[in-house]
Order: sequence, then C-alpha cells, then structure tokens
Amino acid sequence: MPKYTIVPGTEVPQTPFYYYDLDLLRRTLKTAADEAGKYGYRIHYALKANVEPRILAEIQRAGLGADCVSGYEVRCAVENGFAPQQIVFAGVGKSDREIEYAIRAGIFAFNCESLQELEVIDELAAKQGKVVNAALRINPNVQPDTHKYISTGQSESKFGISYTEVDAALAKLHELEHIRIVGLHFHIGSQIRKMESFAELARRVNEIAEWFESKGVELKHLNMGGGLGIDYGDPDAEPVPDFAGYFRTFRDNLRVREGQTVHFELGRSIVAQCGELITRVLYTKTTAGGAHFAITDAGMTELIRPALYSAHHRIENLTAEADRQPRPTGLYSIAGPICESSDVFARDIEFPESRRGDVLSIRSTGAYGSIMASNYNMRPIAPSLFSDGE
Ligand SMILES: Cc1ncc(COP(=O)(O)O)c(C=O)c1O
Ligand SMILES: N[C@@H](CCCC[NH3+])C(=O)O
Repeated sequence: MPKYTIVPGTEVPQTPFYYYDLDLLRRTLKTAADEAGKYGYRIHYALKANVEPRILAEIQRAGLGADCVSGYEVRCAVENGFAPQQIVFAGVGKSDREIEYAIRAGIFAFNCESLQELEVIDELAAKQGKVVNAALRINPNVQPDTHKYISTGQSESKFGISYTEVDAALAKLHELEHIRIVGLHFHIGSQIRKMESFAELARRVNEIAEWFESKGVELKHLNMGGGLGIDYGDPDAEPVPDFAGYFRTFRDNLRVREGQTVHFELGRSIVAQCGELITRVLYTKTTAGGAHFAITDAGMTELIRPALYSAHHRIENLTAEADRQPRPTGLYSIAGPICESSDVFARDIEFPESRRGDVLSIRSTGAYGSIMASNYNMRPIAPSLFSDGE
C-alpha cells in the first residue's frame, strides 16, 4: 500500500504512528542519484532528517554517503552500513569526544566551522597519530528564500567561518600538521524552493574558490550543502522533488575544475514526502468565539515543525475519504493534546466535518518529523510502520 489509506474491514493500528511509503522513497532516491550522476555529482544524505534504520538501509543501498552533524550520527551511519570513507561530519559545536570518535572511525572529512575547531581537531588527530581531512565551512552570506529559523548562510548566523576570517584560517592551516585541507563546504539553509538562491550560492562559491586557488590551495572537493525544498502544500503534485532543476542549476552556475568533485548534503528532499503521521481525533469542540477544534492524539511531541516554524503540512481526514457518504466541510483547527498553546497543527482550514475516532494523515512528515520527537508530558515515542507491512 503506498499512501496510507483505510481499508474497510481492517483495523487501524494504535495511533499515533509514522507511516513510510518505501516505493516513493526508492523512486526519490533513484531520481536523485540519476540526476546527480548526470554531472558526476555525489550526494551525502543528511542523517539529521530521519534515521529510521529501514530508511537508512534504502539510502545506503542507493549508494549515497552520509552527512552527520554529531558523533552520535557518525556512529549511527557506521552502524547502519555506511563506509567511514563515505561519511562527513559537520556541526558548529563538535565536542572533543565526538571528534575523537570520528577520527578513530576514519571518516572521510570534517567540515570545520571555526578557527578554534581547526586547532582542536589538529590536536586530537595528533594524539591519535593521524592526519585528517578537513573542508572549511565558509559562510557565504547568501540570503535564501526560506524561514529565518532554517537559514544558515548569512553573515549574522552562527554557522561556518566568516568570509572576513578566511585569511586567518589559511594562515592557521599552514601551522597545523595534522589537518589536510581537501575542500570547501557551504550550506545556506533548508526548504529552499527558488533555484535562484542556489544559483547565487554557486556564483559566490566561484569567487571564494578562486580566492583560495589564488593562494595556492588545491580544492579537491566542493560541498554545496543541502536545502532543496519540497511541496508541502500539495505533496501529490510533486511527490519527487525537482532534483533535475536543482542539479542543473549548479551545472549552469558552478565552475568545476578538472578532477574536482562536487558534493551535496540533501536531507528533506530525500525523505520528507515518503512519510505521514497518522493520528486519531480524540475530541471535537467549539470555542465561545465559534472556532471548531479537532483535538488529535498526536501533538508537537510527534511533529514540532508547525509549533517551531509555523510550518504548514497538508492534513487529510482519511476516515471521511473512506466514507460512502460525502461529509460537509467547515473551518477547523487541528490541535494536539500537549499542554502548550502552540501545539496546533493548523488553524481554520477548510476540512471535512470531523468526529471522534476519525483517522487523520499529516503529510510530508518523513523529514524532521520523528527525529525531532520528544517525551514532553512523558509521552512515548511514536512507532514507525512501513508500506510493505512491517
Ligand atoms: C550543514 C547542513 N547540511 C545539510 C543539511 C540538510 O538540509 P536539507 O534537509 O534542507 O536538505 C542541513 C540542514 O539544513 C545542514 O545544516
Ligand atoms: N528541522 C528543520 C530544518 C533544519 C535543517 C537543519 N539545519 C525543519 O524541520 O524544517
């Protein structure tokens, strides 16, 4: 069964749960790999989006590497079959223990985010008698068209080494004997739908790479980060994101030298559309002001994106869709059970008349859904079900 549907006569498992369409995941992976392959580009999957072992197995089988943002993610990638040489480790606050672990694991490269971090990695690599690969994460000061909480490459952001510090970084690298610089890393933000933002990034990277080359630094790898957005409004209109347009934008705008490899770190675009959060209506009620609420058994503990970024997810009443009798619609707010006013998935949306026991699907939740779950209000973590019945 692809998208979750209610089959008359069968019981819906205990809600809430996440449901993943593995066929869509495979189609997405194939399209991403084919489109990147056209230009010899390589993809590292950003584990931060989702670390379900079955999802990681599909991603690993499709030949993607792993982009990790903590030592725990590095360990998770290794345990799920990614070769250490396919793993990169970014993150603005890597602890000594995490760095030591990653050096010992023999990962491909660290994406370094500050001058001080370079010193620490050098020192810890020296202790293990190793020389490690590093790419400098440069903050390119590009403003993408997305929510400010998920923008990362602007001059006021905490991420990366500022372009005003590249001289100092280069001088520092000359002193460090246990770090080998292999390239540059960039990431301007997430859920970016306008290709012009990526074109602007590519043009900035051309300038920055040229500067490094003028200083005699050989850049074997250029890592453009992730960020390709998806259609949250109408997931069925674009189940597989526009990888063709995305990679073509870099082909058209990024200058690549002979022998240089270009890497991408995609998270959301790989896994978001294959996931749904399935929940039941516990209660319905109408406020004194006349607002209709459907209170669900999933809340911000299962999916925090609406509360955190005012993110929009399409919500469907699967019971109403399965009904023989069409139901009238009205304006509904769909809210969770958590003791927080921000625990609302949608406000005043046109929605089928909803009743206690109805099963709802919150769409496009494969990325930054289950992975951002919490135990707040002492709630257990929702399980995952897969389209092949497991
Ligand atoms: C450094 C880095 N790489 C990759 C990603 C993955 O981004 P996305 O899920 O938007 O593809 C992120 C998240 O924004 C990130 O911070
Ligand atoms: N967690 C965010 C994206 C952050 C991406 C990581 N830098 C979201 O749900 O959209």
